[in-house]
Amino acid sequence: MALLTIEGLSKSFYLHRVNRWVQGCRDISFAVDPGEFVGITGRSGSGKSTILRCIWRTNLPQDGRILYESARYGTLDLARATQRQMLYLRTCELGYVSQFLSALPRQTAYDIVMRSALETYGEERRGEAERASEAMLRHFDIDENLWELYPRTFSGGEKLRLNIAAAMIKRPRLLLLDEPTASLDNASKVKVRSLIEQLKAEGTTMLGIFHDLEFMEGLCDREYNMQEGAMS
Ligand SMILES: Nc1ncnc2c1ncn2[C@@H]1O[C@H](COP(=O)(O)OP(=O)(O)OP(=O)(O)O)[C@@H](O)[C@H]1O
Repeated sequence: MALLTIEGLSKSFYLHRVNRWVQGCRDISFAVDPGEFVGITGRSGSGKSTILRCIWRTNLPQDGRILYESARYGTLDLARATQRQMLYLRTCELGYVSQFLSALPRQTAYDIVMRSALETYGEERRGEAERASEAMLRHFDIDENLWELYPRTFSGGEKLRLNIAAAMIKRPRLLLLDEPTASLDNASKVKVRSLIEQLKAEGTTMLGIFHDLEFMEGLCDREYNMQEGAMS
């Protein structure tokens, strides 16, 4: 059974200032099986991120269903799930990684992963959360000298690895990757590629957007191309 089944998903944005609608994505349907890595490509503005934001529910779709097999709720339509259910899923079942780091000011790299770990383990299992955070930072090759630093000054590759460590400590059942390689140089892209291969080998189900078709070569189990809001 698919972990995620998207049926007829459409999202447009109404722009009050110019009094017109902009198409995000229209009539999108596809499925992602457990352990699969599905890639979405397409030109800038074709609606790729809109799909991911509908799954993460920062966008509320106008039409369609996003059926997700939740460990806690069973089959759940993310287009209609409650805020409370979405909050739980974002904390415990879904992961979202982009090239941007969403960190609070004066939070060290270690704090970022630890905050994520505490959401899963809870305050009462702080010791376990600490051990898991350290293991995760090492697992994703983040130099111990960086742990107590603020990631503002990190390289693109280091920020991304930190993002992935913070997302993966929750062991998400579905990881969403929104152009994680967009601003990286070639050497960092190669590292990200091996990181994705590693996540795949560990059985993580992933849905990822990538600009760079060369980067995708041989990496995805399936690939969809977006054109002006529609999928082919
Ligand atoms: N919040 C929003 N308000 C208005 N328009 C939006 C909003 N979000 C997206 N859009 C519009 O929807 C269309 C699709 O945007 P989306 O971000 O999904 O494209 P994309 O394929 O991910 O682009 P890129 O590769 O450049 O990130 C674009 O025309 C964009 O301007």
